[in-house]
Amino acid sequence: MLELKNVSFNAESDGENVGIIRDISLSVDDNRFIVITGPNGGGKSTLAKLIAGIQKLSSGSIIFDGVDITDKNITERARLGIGFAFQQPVRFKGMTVLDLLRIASGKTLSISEACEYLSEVGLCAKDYINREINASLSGGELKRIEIATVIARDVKLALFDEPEAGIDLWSFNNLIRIFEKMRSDRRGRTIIVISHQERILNIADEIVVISDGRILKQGSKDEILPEITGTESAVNMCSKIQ
Ligand SMILES: Nc1ncnc2c1ncn2[C@@H]1O[C@H](COP(=O)(O)OP(=O)(O)OP(=O)(O)O)[C@@H](O)[C@H]1O
Repeated sequence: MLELKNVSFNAESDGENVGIIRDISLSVDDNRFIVITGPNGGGKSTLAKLIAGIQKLSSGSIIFDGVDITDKNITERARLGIGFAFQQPVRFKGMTVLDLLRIASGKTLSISEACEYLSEVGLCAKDYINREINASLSGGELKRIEIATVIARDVKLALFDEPEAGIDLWSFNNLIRIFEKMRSDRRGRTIIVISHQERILNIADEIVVISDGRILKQGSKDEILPEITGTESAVNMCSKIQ
């Protein structure tokens, strides 16, 4: 279980100390698929970074599986089973997809195991396993490889920040399938996705709407989705219900 207790994050902006995250308390049970949404600049990415340990809290605490992780760094949190999917995988010259999956899994991964992870994200393993991670891979391919590394790490909590950003409709349709599969095959894993996309909101167990650094709404998909969707995108509707 993940528990945020009175979490705040302040930052300097134009010489002023502003509240980016303001006193957020949130409990996420195991085995849940949570989507965090809300208007641009509301604080969603910052919240994900606070959970992953990329940013340090100004006040409050974060408890993960009964352990206070507030003062633990990103590596320590990763060891406890928290995985954060970056917009793009980290690139090192000469590193292949197989190398990256082996590093992510933290164990001696056989080629067939690595291929299984690639298949899970819809990539034909034999075409990709020995490819170097460089600019020759498309945005959609990179995104799927990044998701495969999170699956390979077998994390207890997987955080995805706007996985749909920068990919075409075809890749987006594949991405939805990957998330639907992750949802049906959670094996105790909790998945938190930050997204504006109605199709991703639609597979959530629970939706949390963040606006102006606070939780504006929170509840089951059936409760929240009708309030924030309609003819316009969720993000616009979220702005209207402030
Ligand atoms: N370290 C920082 N210093 C100053 N301002 C920051 C810092 N981090 C975030 N902000 C500001 O806090 C606000 C929230 O940013 P954040 O990226 O968390 O929003 P978001 O909800 O993820 O937005 P989007 O939907 O556009 O991705 C923004 O106005 C951003 O400019």
